[in-house]
Amino acid sequence: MRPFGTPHSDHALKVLLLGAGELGKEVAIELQRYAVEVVAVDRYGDAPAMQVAHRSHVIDMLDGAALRALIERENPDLVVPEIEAIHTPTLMELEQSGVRVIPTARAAWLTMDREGIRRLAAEELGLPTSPYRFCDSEQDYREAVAAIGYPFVIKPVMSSSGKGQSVVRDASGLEAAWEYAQSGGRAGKGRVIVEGFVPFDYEITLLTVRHKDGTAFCAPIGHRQEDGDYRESWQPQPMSTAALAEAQRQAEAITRALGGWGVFGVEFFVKGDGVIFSEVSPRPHDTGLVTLISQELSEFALHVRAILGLPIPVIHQNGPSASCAVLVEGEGRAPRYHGIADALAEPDTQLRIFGKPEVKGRRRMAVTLARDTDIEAAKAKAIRAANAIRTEI
Ligand SMILES: Nc1ncnc2c1ncn2[C@@H]1O[C@H](COP(=O)(O)OP(=O)(O)OP(=O)(O)O)[C@@H](O)[C@H]1O
Ligand SMILES: NCC(=O)N[C@@H]1O[C@H](COP(=O)([O-])[O-])[C@@H](O)[C@H]1O
Ligand SMILES: [Mg+2]
Repeated sequence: MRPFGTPHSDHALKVLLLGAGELGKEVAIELQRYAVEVVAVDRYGDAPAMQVAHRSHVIDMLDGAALRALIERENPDLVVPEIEAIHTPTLMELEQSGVRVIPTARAAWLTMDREGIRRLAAEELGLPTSPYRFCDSEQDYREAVAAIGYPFVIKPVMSSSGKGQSVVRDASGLEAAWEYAQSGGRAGKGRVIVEGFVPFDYEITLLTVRHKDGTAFCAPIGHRQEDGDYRESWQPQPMSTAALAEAQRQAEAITRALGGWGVFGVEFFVKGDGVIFSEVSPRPHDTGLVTLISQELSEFALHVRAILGLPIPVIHQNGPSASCAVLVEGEGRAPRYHGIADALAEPDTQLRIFGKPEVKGRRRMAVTLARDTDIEAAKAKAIRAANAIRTEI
């Protein structure tokens, strides 16, 4: 990496963030600490990271021509994807002409939809996964269900935070799940994955950092999901030595195959000592928001260190901690938040309000963070803090 510079000068180190949500906001803040010039991009204005960036742009990131024009105009040192719904073939072309994409354009492309990453993990690397099939039509879907059986999970290939995802337990749910997968994804109608339901004891995100001196792991993060979206996460998740070693082995294999530098959120289902790979984000993970309180260097600080080619000699964990998502339901712009003082009344409690300008349906708008003597106490405290917040839209 060339010398660090001064924002708004001709030698500024410049990062273009593709996606400007709550995760990008924390990445932008960490970049600001090194006086990196931050340009935030998303599909709508006033997105969280735009509010702390030096500059922002609103474009359709699935439009290859628009994406290319913007990257060529801004000419950043690094392009940092923050969501998966990006026209990644354009990133691959630009990488050929010298643009640096985090962690790599190929990693962004393979993880932009569920098929690339699932085939790499299961078919090339031989990692254990749920049984799965990809389907383009309702006919394919019926055949997949006949092969995989109940219960199963259906997801649009391009979606996240559970959008368009359903668990189907019997034939009565078949039709509605197909319809929801067609309407709920981030890129409209199309291909879906049908996965056999994995009956796990618990699930984890293993934050894995590829940096200039090697690969480091954060303590495992446990989480609870509802409707495919995370509600609470905690760190450290207690695990057997064998299960942790196996998760680290698989995380090392999949992140090595993706390559590049940065934080990866590697998701696993765990049953006994058995570890099943679920998916990976080549960037900080929502369940990793807990590291804002549970680690001296959060996943966002670690991501920035790694992508800037800086050393990560140690990752300090601060003890049992938890996060709780604050979801808002309804329709309206510019919500107001009440009860913030109550939410922060207990010791070792923190809050991040993302500043999203609008709610339509259900949206994660904030997160509470708590530390305590054990995981259960930390979780209960984070939930109490979240429950103290009342939103008006
Ligand atoms: N095959 C499965 N068996 C059991 N549970 C599953 C399966 N697939 C998904 N889930 C449940 O749904 C959650 C969300 O699934 P997944 O991570 O694939 O969705 P996502 O939309 O990509 O989420 P995100 O982008 O927030 O990580 C999982 O964390 C898990 O709790
Ligand atoms: N599971 C992925 C995830 O949590 N991504 C985070 O949510 C934002 C989108 O939020 P929105 O849907 O409210 O705009 C993304 O920009 C990212 O920060
Ligand atoms: Mg997931």
